[in-house]
Amino acid sequence: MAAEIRTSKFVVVGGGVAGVTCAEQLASQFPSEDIVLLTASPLIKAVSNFKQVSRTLEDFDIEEQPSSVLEAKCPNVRVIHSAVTKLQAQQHMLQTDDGGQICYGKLCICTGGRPKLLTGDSPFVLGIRDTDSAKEFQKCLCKAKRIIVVGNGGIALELVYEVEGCEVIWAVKDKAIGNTFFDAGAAQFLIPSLKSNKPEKTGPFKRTRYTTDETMTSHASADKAAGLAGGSALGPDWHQGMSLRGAQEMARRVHVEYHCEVEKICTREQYQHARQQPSTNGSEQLADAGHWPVYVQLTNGKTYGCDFIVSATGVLPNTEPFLQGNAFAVAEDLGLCVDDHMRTSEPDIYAAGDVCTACWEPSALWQQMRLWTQARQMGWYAAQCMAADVLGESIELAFCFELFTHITKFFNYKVVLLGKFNAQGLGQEHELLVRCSPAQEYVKVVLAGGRMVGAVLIGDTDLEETFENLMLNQMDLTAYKEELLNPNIDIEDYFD
Ligand SMILES: Cc1cc2nc3c(=O)[nH]c(=O)nc-3n(C[C@H](O)[C@H](O)[C@H](O)COP(=O)(O)OP(=O)(O)OC[C@H]3O[C@@H](n4cnc5c(N)ncnc54)[C@H](O)[C@@H]3O)c2cc1C
Ligand SMILES: NC(=O)C1=CN([C@@H]2O[C@H](COP(=O)(O)OP(=O)(O)OC[C@H]3O[C@@H](n4cnc5c(N)ncnc54)[C@H](OP(=O)(O)O)[C@@H]3O)[C@@H](O)[C@H]2O)C=CC1
Repeated sequence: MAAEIRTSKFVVVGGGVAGVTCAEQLASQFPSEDIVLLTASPLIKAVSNFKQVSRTLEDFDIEEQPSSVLEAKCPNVRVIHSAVTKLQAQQHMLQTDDGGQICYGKLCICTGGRPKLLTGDSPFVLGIRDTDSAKEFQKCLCKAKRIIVVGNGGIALELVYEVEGCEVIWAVKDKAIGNTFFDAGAAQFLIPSLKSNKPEKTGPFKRTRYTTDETMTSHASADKAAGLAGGSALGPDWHQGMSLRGAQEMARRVHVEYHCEVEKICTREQYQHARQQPSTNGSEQLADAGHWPVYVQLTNGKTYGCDFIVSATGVLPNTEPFLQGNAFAVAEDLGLCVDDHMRTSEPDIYAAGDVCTACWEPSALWQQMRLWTQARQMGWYAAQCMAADVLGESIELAFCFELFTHITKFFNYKVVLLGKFNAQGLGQEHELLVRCSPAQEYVKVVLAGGRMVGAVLIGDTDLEETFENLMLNQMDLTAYKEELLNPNIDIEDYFD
C-alpha cells in the first residue's frame, strides 16, 4: 500500500536554533495552521531568556529540549523526528528516511552545517559539532597524552584553553592566534592566559540539560553511519560540566606552531617506513621521537607525533539531500544562496542559519558569520518573510542585519565584536585606536573617514552600548579621537 502523503502549508527542516525559531514564529503568525518541523536530531534547540540588550545586541540562553516541550508551547507545531532524504522542488515534495512524504506550500531549510574536516578518511582526525562528536572527543581525550589542534577559529580557541592533563600542539596558519575573531594585538593580550592556571569553574549552569534515550541515540548514530544528518550544533558552554582532561597529571600545556598548515598525516607504520628511506626532505625536523599512533607533518618542516588530531577548520553547510535534482544557487562556501527575503533560488523555498549564505548586498557594518545569534535572527526573519509572502505584504530587511554584533567568551574574558571588528574589506582606508591593560582589558576601535565602523572589546569594558550607538548613527568622531579611549573619561556621559 502506498504511504500516505501529508500536506502542510508550512514545513521547516532542522531542529537547531534557526529551524525552531522559524517554526515558533510561523506558529504564532498562523495559529490556525499546522506547522511541521522535521528534524534528524532527537532533541531540539530552543531559545530561552531572550533579552534585547540594546538596539542590536541580544542575549539569550539555548536549551536542548525534547520536542514535546515545543509542542506544548506551540500547539500547532508538529515535530517529526526523521531526516529528509530527498526534495523535489518543482513538485513541492519532501521524502523522509522513514518512507514518509510531505507536500508543502512554503518550506524553510535550516539544516545547519557539519565540520569541514582536514581529511575525511583518517580515524585519527576528529571534528566537534554535536553532542555525539563532543562525547567521542572526550572519550579519546581521556586516554591521550598529546593532541594536535588544527584551525584558528572558535573551536580551537575554546579547546586549547579548556584541555588539561594532555599536551596540546596548536597549529595555526596565521601569525597570531584567533584570526577569525580578532587581530594580532588582541592575540598578544590573550596569550598569557594560556600560560597561567585556569580559574576554578563556578556553577550552577544556566542551561537545562537533557539526555537522549538509548533508542534515540542509536537511531541518530545509525543515521550518521548511513551518511545522514547528525544533531544540532553545540554552542556556548558546550564544555561546561564535561571533563576535558587527558591521561597525564599536568595542568594546561599548549605549544603554538604559527604560520603553518598540515602537509601530511601518517600512521606510525607509514612514518617509520618513511624514516628508513633516504631523506628526500633535508629540512624535516622531528619534534620528538616518541611512539605515537599518528604523525603530522607541518608545512614548516616540523613533524609531531600525537594520539589524535582535532580538525577545528570550519563548517560545511548541510545541503546534500536538497541539491540533487534541483536548481539551487550555491555560494562559494557551498551554502544555499538566499536573497534579502531569505529566499533561495527555488520557488517557495527559504533557508536560514548555518546552511545558508547571505547573498544580498549587506549593510556596510554587517557580515555573515555562522553563529547562534545569526541562526536565531535568520530563522525569525525567514518566518516573517514567509508570512509576508503568503499575506501579500511587503517587508524590509530586519534591523538586526544593520550591524554585526557578537558577545562571547574566550580564555575566560568577555569578548564583544561589533561591525567591521577586524577592518574586514576596508583595505588601507582605516585607522585603529587601541587601549590595553594587560590581564584586564583590550579595546580596539576601527575608524573609517572619522566614523566608527568596528570594535573589539575584551574584558568588562562596558563600552558596547555607546560604541554600538556611535556605529549606528555614524557620527563624525574626528574631533573626539583623542578622548575616545581615554580611560579617565566616562564615554557614555560624553556622548549622551
Ligand atoms: C563546538 C561549537 C561551539 C560553538 N560555540 C558557539 C558560541 O559560543 N557562540 C555562537 O554564537 N555560536 C557557536 N557555535 C555555532 C552555533 O552553534 C551555530 O552557528 C548554530 O547552532 C547554527 O544553528 P542552525 O540552526 O543553523 O544549525 P544546527 O544547530 O546545526 O541545526 C541543524 C538541524 O538540522 C537537522 N538536520 C540536518 N540535516 C537534516 C535533514 N536532512 N533532515 C532533517 N533534519 C536535518 C539537524 O539534526 C539539526 O537539528 C558553536 C558551534 C560549535 C560546533
Ligand atoms: N565562541 C564562539 O563564538 C564560537 C563559535 N564557534 C562557531 O562554530 C563554528 C565551527 O567552529 P570552527 O571549526 O572553529 O570554525 P571557524 O570558522 O571559527 O574557524 C576555522 C579556522 O580554521 C582555519 N582553517 C580552515 N581550513 C584550514 C586548513 N585546511 N588548515 C588549517 N586551518 C584551516 C580557518 O582559517 P581561515 O579563516 O583563514 O580559512 C579558521 O581559522 C564556526 O561557525 C564558529 O564561528 C565555535 C566555537 C566558539
